Amino acid sequence: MSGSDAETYSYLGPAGTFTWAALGQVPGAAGKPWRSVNNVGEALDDVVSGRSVAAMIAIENSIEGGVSATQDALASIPNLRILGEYLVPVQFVLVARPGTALADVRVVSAHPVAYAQCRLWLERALPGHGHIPSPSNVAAPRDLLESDVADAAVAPPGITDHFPLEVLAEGIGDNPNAVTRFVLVSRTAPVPARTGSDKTSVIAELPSDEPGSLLEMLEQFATRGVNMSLIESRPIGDALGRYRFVIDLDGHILDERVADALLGLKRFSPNVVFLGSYPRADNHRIEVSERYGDDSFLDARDWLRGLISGEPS
Ligand SMILES: O=C(O)C(=O)C[C@]1(C(=O)O)C=C[C@@H](O)C=C1
Repeated sequence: MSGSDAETYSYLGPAGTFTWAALGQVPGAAGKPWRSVNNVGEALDDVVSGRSVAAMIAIENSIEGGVSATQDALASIPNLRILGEYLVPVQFVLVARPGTALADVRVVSAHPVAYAQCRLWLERALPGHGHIPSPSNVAAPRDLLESDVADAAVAPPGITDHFPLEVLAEGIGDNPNAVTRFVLVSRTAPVPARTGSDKTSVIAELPSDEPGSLLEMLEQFATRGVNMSLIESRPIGDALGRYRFVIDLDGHILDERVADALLGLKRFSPNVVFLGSYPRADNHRIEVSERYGDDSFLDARDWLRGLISGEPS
């Protein structure tokens, strides 16, 4: 690995994508080399191989839910860590080569997650149109200038500053408040310090064929007062009906209640992937009742030690 590779950040490009905007929020990435890649797999491959120090990847959209390619890659590639999360509001425009009218559009090129977020508008405005999937929201409009397989493309606002295209319609997203959550991922690294507004991400499998095992997994968190802000299932892929769970917890691995819940999860689950504890993008402070605060866990442990050593209880 050369010195400059160790400073490179990978992102889904070209410049102007929402992923690029998310990377722009990372103070440490300013002034460092950025590498544009074509998909999440390539971005994480850069991290694993050491070609890049970190990669920005989309993980969740407020309309479409979890980005499955990202969740599956994080579950299967070992030794990755999430360093931080970043939120980007996502709005879309429809663009075309100059001279194209909305009535001329038969085929629309779009990133699949972007297409899903504009589906209602597209069905209404362009009934019967075809969809060509594109690697990103900037690749779609850029490729309109290189090939005529699509008549129009879904793109981020401001795209016409970069390419000689015309806007056919603005605000085509079905939900004007849509937000995508991105995570910055590196190779395994020590967890950052607690901020009091933290999130912990894990992926866990259930022991197979045991009744009540999902409930038992959820109890690991419930009995320690740990709130889950996300739980989604994804197929493991080895047989029908086998799923893993992608889970975000309120709190940091250095919070006693979270650490205790993770120990319970580790004892219970045949496969736990710890993805990291990192500051929340919304700065929301996690409040827990006294019963689940650090002191409560430490006092209980002291009490146990005292019992063992024969102190009066
Ligand atoms: O194409 C882009 O602009 C991206 O950054 C990718 C991506 C995604 O992968 O979900 C990001 C945000 C939008 O929700 C749609 C597409």
